[in-house]
Amino acid sequence: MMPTDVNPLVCHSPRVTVIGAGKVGSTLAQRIAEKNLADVVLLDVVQGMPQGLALDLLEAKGISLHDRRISGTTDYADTANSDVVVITAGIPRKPGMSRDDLMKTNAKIVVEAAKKAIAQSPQAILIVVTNPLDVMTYLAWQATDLPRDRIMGMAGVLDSARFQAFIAMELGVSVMDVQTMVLGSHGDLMVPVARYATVAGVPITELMDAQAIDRLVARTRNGGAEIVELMQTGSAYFAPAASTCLMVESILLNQSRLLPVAAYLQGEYGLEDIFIGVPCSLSCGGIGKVWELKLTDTELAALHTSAAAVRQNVNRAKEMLESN
Ligand SMILES: NC(=O)C1=CN([C@@H]2O[C@H](COP(=O)(O)OP(=O)(O)OC[C@H]3O[C@@H](n4cnc5c(N)ncnc54)[C@H](O)[C@@H]3O)[C@@H](O)[C@H]2O)C=CC1
Ligand SMILES: O=C([O-])CC(=O)C(=O)O
Repeated sequence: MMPTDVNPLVCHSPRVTVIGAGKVGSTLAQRIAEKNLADVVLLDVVQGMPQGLALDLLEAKGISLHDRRISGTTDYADTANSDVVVITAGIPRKPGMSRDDLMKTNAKIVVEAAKKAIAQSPQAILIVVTNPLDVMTYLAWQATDLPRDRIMGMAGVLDSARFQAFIAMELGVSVMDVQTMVLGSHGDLMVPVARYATVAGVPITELMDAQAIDRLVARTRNGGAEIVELMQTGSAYFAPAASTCLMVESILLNQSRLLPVAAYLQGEYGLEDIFIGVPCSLSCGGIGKVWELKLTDTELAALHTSAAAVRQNVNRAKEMLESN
């Protein structure tokens, strides 16, 4: 018998839709369910694939010990009333390609996915993962007209995690004691801010020489490509899925984690009408606040150079979409 006096607050089970059930999407779905954060709907264009993955994840529930509902679909109607939508749909790069080479194919996919998903879940918070990240997030925002607190891109968390891992390996310390902040675009022009990287509160500038820092910064900038070259068949997905999950968690648990995300800027850092990686606090409403860190002239110039490249690519992407 159905209860007649259901308390919607108690009975609301958060729901996350992941669009694109490929490497990043399916790994993210697994993390969200196994961390017991939300029910998950996996959507893909390939009939049977998201349904099969959802069934596979569901059959592991008794072992991973959670009771989250997991479903797979090709129909956006099944994603209705999601609290968070994550777009991972699109092609990954192959060796020798830059993320920008994915723009033409992925622009159409992301625009369509964003429109259809938000039509079903107008109150959702949208996180874009598809590359080239900063450009795709801008296009998704244009396609949906979401307020800026409810749309963002995932990249800075991943780039910061890589920088964090490389610093820990270099110094032979626990990664848990390392804090990093990578700003700017998700590409060769990203801005790992060495001054704000610390080990147990000690700036890394006190712990290693400038040459070592430059080497780790360069490896961070090349982090995605390093994995693409090694794998030969696609790009990274464990760390990207973990990074996206951290953002989803901060939103669903209203944690206000201070994380670098691609956010829409309206004058912060002297930048306007652009999505680019900056520190933001993420809570149940999405982006609670864009934090303006004090940057040196060199760091700010690097952020502006990064933004100029994103802006150029946004204009190219808009032209591509218009000419189709
Ligand atoms: N922002 C970041 O830091 C990162 C971004 N990425 C990007 O994420 C994207 C996905 O990467 P992977 O999962 O490794 O690729 P993948 O090829 O494993 O999965 C992509 C999935 O998207 C699906 N898809 C294609 N068109 C679709 C549509 N119109 N609607 C729904 N689904 C559609 C495909 O069928 C496929 O299952 C790539 O663009 C990649 O570059 C990957 C890692 C990190
Ligand atoms: O490198 C790629 O194409 C995928 C990605 O964005 C990353 O791993 O950082």
